[in-house]
Amino acid sequence: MNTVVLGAGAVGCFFGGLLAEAGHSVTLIGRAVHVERIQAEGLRIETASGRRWVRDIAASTGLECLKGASLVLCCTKSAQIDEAAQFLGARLNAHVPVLSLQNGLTSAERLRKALPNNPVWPALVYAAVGMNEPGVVAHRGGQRLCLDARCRIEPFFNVLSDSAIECQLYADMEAMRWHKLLVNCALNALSAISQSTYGALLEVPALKTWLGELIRECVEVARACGIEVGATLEHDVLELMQAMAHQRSSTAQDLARGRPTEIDEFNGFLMQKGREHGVLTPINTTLYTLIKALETPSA
Ligand SMILES: NC(=O)C1=CN([C@@H]2O[C@H](COP(=O)(O)OP(=O)(O)OC[C@H]3O[C@@H](n4cnc5c(N)ncnc54)[C@H](OP(=O)(O)O)[C@@H]3O)[C@@H](O)[C@H]2O)C=CC1
Ligand SMILES: CC(C)(CO)C(=O)C(=O)O
Repeated sequence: MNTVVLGAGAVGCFFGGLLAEAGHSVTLIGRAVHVERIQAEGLRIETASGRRWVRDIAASTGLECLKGASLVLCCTKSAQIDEAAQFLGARLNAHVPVLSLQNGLTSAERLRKALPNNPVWPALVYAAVGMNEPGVVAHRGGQRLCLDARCRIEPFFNVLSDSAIECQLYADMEAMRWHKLLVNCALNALSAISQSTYGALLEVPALKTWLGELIRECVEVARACGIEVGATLEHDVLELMQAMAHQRSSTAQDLARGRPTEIDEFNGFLMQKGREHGVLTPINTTLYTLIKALETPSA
C-alpha cells in the first residue's frame, strides 16, 4: 500500500513517520523547506527520550505521487481543506480511501462532498506534536487515532494497526468526534492565550473550577444538538493535560507562528451551535474573541 500524506506538518510527519518506521511505503507532500530537509537527512522525530531519524520515507513538493496512492492521510489545517480536496479530486483514483486527520467537525464532510468517488473517513488525532524546525517533528505524548468501527474491514486498517499507531475503533463515531471537539474547545484557546503548556496550566489553582464551567457550557450545546459526549469529559481533559504536559495546543503553535488559527472550528463552532439552539455560550465567546484579537496584527 502506498500511503501519501498531504500536508507534511506536525501531524502528517508524525503519523507518516510511524508508518514508514513500520516498513510501509510513505510519501510526504509538503512545503519545500520541510521536503528539502527530509530528502537530505530523513525525517527527524524528537521525543523526551531522544531523537531518531526515519530515512526510508519519500518527500515531495509535487502532487504527482497522488496518482499511485492507495491511501491518503489528509493532514493540512482545516482552512486548507478545500484546496486539498481540489488537488485530490484531480489526481486520485476512484475508491482510494482518504483519512481526514483535521480537528473540528467540518473537514471530513467537506472532503467527502468534494470526493464523491472516494471513501472519506474522519480520524481523530490524540497526539501532541509540533514542528521544531524544518523536517523535525517533536512528539510530546499520545500516538492514537480514533476511527469509525466500520474501518475494521478496510484494507488500510491493517496498515495503520501494523505500526506503532494506536488505533481505536468506535461504534458511535459522532459522539467521539464531539468529544474531541469539546477537548479542543476546553484546551486550545486557553493554551494559546497564555502560551502555556498543559502541565503549567494544571498548576493554576483556579483552573479546575473554571474548566468545569467551560465544559458544562460545551456539554449543554452538544446536548442541544442531540449528542451525549459522556460523563467523563472533564476527567478525560485533565488526564490528557497530564499525559501531554509539555505540549502547547496546535492553536498556541499557530499563534506563535503568526498563522491564522482554527478557532472558528472550535469555540466559534460551539458559539454558532449555541445560537442555533438558544444556548448561551459566554465562556466560549470570551475565548473566541480573545483569540481573534490575538490573531489581528497590531497596528
Ligand atoms: N499539532 C497537534 O498536536 C495536533 C493537530 N491536530 C490537527 O491536525 C491538523 C494539522 O495540524 P498540524 O499538523 O499541527 O499543522 P501544520 O501546520 O504543522 O501542518 C500542516 C502542513 O501542511 C502544509 N500544507 C497545507 N496545504 C498544503 C498543500 N496543498 N501542499 C503541501 N503542503 C501543504 C502546511 O504548509 P503551510 O503552513 O505553509 O500552509 C503545513 O506545513 C489540524 O487540523 C490540527 O488541528 C490534531 C491533533 C493534534
Ligand atoms: C490533542 C491536542 C489537544 C494536542 O494538543 C490537539 O488536538 C491540539 O493541540 O489541537
